[in-house]
Amino acid sequence: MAIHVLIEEDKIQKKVREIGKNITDYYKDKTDEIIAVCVLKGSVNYFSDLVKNIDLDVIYNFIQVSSYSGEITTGVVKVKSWLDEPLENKHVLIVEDIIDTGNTLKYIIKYLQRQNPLSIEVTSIVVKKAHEHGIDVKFPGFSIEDKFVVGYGLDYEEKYRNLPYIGYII
Ligand SMILES: O=P(O)(O)OC[C@H]1O[C@H](OP(=O)(O)OP(=O)(O)O)[C@H](O)[C@@H]1O
Ligand code: HPA
Repeated sequence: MAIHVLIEEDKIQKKVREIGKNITDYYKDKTDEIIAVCVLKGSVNYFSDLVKNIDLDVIYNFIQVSSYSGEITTGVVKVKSWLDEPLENKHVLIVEDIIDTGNTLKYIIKYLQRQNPLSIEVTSIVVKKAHEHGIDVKFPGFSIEDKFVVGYGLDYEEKYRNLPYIGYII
């Protein structure tokens, strides 16, 4: 299988630096500490690059959910592991690799809200344009067409996550 490169590594890294700066600027008058929630597995590459570009105290938290089988969403979000710290009175930033149908994020936001955080914002390195998910993505990366993409954390059947760029299989 070959991969067609859609977003090159240096473009991703430049975008991550910009988003990190926007996040720092957005929070710096509100708080000096945020809880960044990495949505495993796909967000691990973006999360790890992003936090290095945020000039605040960033407390890490990890959740693992999954709903895809190959290129198809099952529509059912399975929780494999969940938060290990309370979010009450904290500013929470959810870090996603991709928002496609929006099902995963809607599910996560619904459950995080129950913990009464001060705020919940979202960043995602890729957002697909096709779906009207209605989620306010405060810190978006790249807006892409409705094609199944891999790389930079994104997988097809668990492969291609370690590619440094984002592309699609041809
Ligand atoms: O907007 P949606 O249509 O819900 O799709 C987005 C979600 O799908 C992927 O996760 P996946 O279920 O493949 O698990 P993974 O992160 O372990 O690959 C991706 O990492 C997002 O969390
Ligand atoms: O396009 C995609 N690629 C990989 N994982 C995904 N999960 C939702 N959409 C995608």
